[in-house]
Amino acid sequence: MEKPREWLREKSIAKKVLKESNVVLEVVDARIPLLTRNSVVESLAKERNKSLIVVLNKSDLVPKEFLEQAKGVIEKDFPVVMFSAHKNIGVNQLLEKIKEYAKEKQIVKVGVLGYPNVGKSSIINALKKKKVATTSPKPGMTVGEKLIKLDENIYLIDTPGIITLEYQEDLALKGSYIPDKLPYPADVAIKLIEKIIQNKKEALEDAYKVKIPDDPLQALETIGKKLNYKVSGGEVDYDRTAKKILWDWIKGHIKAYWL
Ligand SMILES: Nc1nc2c(ncn2[C@@H]2O[C@H](COP(=O)(O)OP(=O)(O)OP(=O)(O)O)[C@@H](O)[C@H]2O)c(=O)[nH]1
Repeated sequence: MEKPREWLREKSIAKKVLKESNVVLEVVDARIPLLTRNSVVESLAKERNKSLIVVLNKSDLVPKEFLEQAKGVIEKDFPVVMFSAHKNIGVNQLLEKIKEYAKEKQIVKVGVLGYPNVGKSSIINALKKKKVATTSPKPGMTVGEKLIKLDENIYLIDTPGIITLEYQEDLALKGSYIPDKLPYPADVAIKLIEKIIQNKKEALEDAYKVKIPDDPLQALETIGKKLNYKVSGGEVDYDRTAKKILWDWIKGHIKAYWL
């Protein structure tokens, strides 16, 4: 499947941001913390001896025990801060961690990296306590790079999402690809449904108020029927149903999570 051409520059952006920054915030989605870690960013940071802090954002969407579990796993490699840009959780803790590094330097530049839509701009706004970066549920909305002054000697670098030349389907599962641009949204929705059924089937049942069968394709059909998304002739409109599910996942309306 074709890779998104506009994102092919991503590795060079990651390298540039890493080169310019003293501290790197790797932002991950707390619902799928391991899936949204990026091995390229992590290994580049290690190679270049940059301090990296993993920010578990959207922590408001998962239970505390799950967060602790995810933190425990990631902390084996990097320090972790639990964060919610929406609920202002973790702001002071993250600022303190950044300031620890700032003590040793005159000017500290903080690179903010992560897949599209994990909440990089929202985190910048939460740290700055002001809307300085544009946020949107549409993945890929941050274009170009911006330098944002946090205080006298700390600057944040806002970047477009960083991805690793992944297939659209894999990105879409992470909520990092616009569902409407997918050539086969039903394929991706089925994969997502499969993951959710394995980990937290009730999340689908709660979101669509319907009993979900164990088979992912049947589950897609069940949801389409419940939504009354039909094509002429009365069959379920699978593509429309799939896009709706993928958008609901992006927007946090389906309360599932897994390691
Ligand atoms: N529930 C919840 N949603 C969040 C949180 N932080 C961000 N979001 C939502 O996630 C979506 C993406 O946030 P952005 O800050 O635009 O993400 P980004 O990583 O800068 O996105 P790109 O510009 O695509 O790289 C938006 O709809 C935000 O409202 C959070 O802590 N909790």
